[in-house]
Formats: sequence, structure tokens, C-alpha cells
Amino acid sequence: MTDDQLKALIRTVPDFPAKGIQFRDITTLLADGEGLAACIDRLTDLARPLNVQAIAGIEARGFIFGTALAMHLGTGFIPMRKAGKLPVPCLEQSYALEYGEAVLELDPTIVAADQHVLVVDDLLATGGTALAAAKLLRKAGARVEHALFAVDLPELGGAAALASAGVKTHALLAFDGH
Ligand SMILES: O=P(O)(O)OC[C@H]1O[C@H](OP(=O)(O)OP(=O)(O)O)[C@H](O)[C@@H]1O
Ligand SMILES: Nc1ncnc2[nH]cnc12
Repeated sequence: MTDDQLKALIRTVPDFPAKGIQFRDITTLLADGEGLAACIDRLTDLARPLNVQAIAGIEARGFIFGTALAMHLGTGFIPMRKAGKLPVPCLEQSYALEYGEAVLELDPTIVAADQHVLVVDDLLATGGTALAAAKLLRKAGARVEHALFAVDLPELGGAAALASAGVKTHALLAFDGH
């Protein structure tokens, strides 16, 4: 499956969740068996050379890609959760994303000292979410050098924001515009 075929499986919804946002909706890609398999296979190809020891996926859409990747790579999966979901004391980090603000939480006891962790999410926009995840993982003692996304929106500057924090961006597909 080509990049263009994969991109065609992603639905664009204007003005969601706020006016002016072009929402790149992966629901339609997930529902396509061939597209989903191709996407996970190609993300696995991008992740394998990074030789990470664990995958950290960001709730909620990052859980879908992150878990599949962890299984393909034979690593564990670290859930980066939205606030108030984990039943134990957590590290927390507030952040801004393209269309709002939120708080991420991490149970630091599931991260090993100096563990090499790959941050995975469905989409990179401003980078606020992935940066918050990297900060939390580092606070817990992890080594975070790479982040991997199915979709990048380069005009929103996420890769540059991550680079300035020492995190290299890898992405399968890019969309022009917001
Ligand atoms: O680069 P940023 O500007 O931070 O935006 C990217 C984030 O926005 C979306 O998550 P959302 O918070 O909408 O959550 P969801 O996965 O629960 O839908 C997406 O899944 C990324 O996590
Ligand atoms: N434009 C967008 N489409 C889908 N998810 C997003 N998360 C942040 N910006 C987004």
C-alpha cells in the first residue's frame, strides 16, 4: 500500500473539535483491515532500528498504535494516561495541544532506570502532548530519544519542539495545512 493510499484512508473533518481545526481522523484507517496492517507493519519498520526497550503510548489513540507496535517488537507497553485514571500515586504534567489543554499521568514504578523508551502516538501537531510524555518519562528515569507517529502535521511545528528537547521525530505520513 502506498503513502497516498494510506493517506486516503484518513478522513479529514473541518472545524472539529473547534472552528479552524482540520481534524485528521484515523477512525477510517483503523476500520480498514489492509490499511491497519500496512500502517502497523510500516511503523514497526521505522521503530525496529531504534532498538528501544519499551513503548510508551499516549491515551487514547496512541494506545492503539503503541500496543500493536510493542507486540511486534516484543517490548512492554507503558500507558501515558489522561488525569485521574490510574489507581496509584503518579507523576503528572500539564500541557497544551492544538485545540486545548490537558494533564498526562505516569506511574513511575513501571519505568526502569535508564530504560530506552519510544514515545508513540497517532498524530503529531504542536508537539505539546508528546513533549509532556517525554518529560514525564524522563522524570521517571527513562531515556527518551525518539518519538514515532502515524501522522505528522509539519506546519504546526511539533518536530521542531521535540528536537529542541532532544527528541527525534519519526513519522509515516504528513499532511499539509493544519
Ligand atoms: O501535538 P499536539 O498539538 O499535542 O496534538 C496531538 C495530540 O492530540 C490528539 O490527542 P487528543 O488529546 O485529542 O486525545 P485522544 O487521543 O484521546 O483523542 C492526538 O492523539 C495527540 O495525542
Ligand atoms: N488536526 C488534528 N487532527 C487530529 N488530531 C489532532 N490532534 C491535534 N491536532 C489534531
